[in-house]
Amino acid sequence: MHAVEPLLQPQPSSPEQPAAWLAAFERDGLVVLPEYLTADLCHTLLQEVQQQAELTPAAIGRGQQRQHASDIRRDKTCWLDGSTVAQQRYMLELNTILSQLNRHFFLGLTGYECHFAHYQPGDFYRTHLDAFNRQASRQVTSVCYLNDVQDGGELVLYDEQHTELMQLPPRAGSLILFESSRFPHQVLPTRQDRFSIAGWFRRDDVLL
Ligand SMILES: O=C(O)CCC(=O)C(=O)O
Ligand SMILES: [Fe+2]
Repeated sequence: MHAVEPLLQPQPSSPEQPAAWLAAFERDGLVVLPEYLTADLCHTLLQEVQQQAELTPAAIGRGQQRQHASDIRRDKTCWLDGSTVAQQRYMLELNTILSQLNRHFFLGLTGYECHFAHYQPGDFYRTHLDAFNRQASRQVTSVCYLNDVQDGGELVLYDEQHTELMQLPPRAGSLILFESSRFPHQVLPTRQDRFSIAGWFRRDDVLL
């Protein structure tokens, strides 16, 4: 299976021109936005994750089922806390996307959470779903790549019948969005350091 071409041409991340990606997302439930981040912002976020001392082995499952499972995933992660200008800018951009998703699809999204992820050579994340049904709090997944990976580390997406849809080699600044409960996916073993920000648009019941 060879890598597919990006689905859309580069787009400015301004909220004034949302139409093309929203139409693609509506049709396919996923969309790839190459060069979504400016080179500047991408570079600063990359430096921040490279300097992070707090990256810890990622866990799987929630609550009592939560466990480290190095046979399933090997990345190290750290939640963005908005403590730098670059992180604030990133979260602002993604919150603009949240508003657009709500306005166009009435998703009722209530928040966005995201973490830096570092896959070192040999690291991978086996096939999984980010949410187990449409009622789960994680509704839409975002992955934004902070560096080019030339050797391994592709994101592979499957449809609901587990037919492979695409292999996406990480490219600095590109963003992918997909419905969290719909697309099984995996990260193939990387042979280079691979840095990204993975995030989830959530719909949580809010007590009014
Ligand atoms: O980094 C990627 O391409 C995907 C990561 C992922 O699937 C996850 O963190 O749930
Ligand atoms: Fe995932």
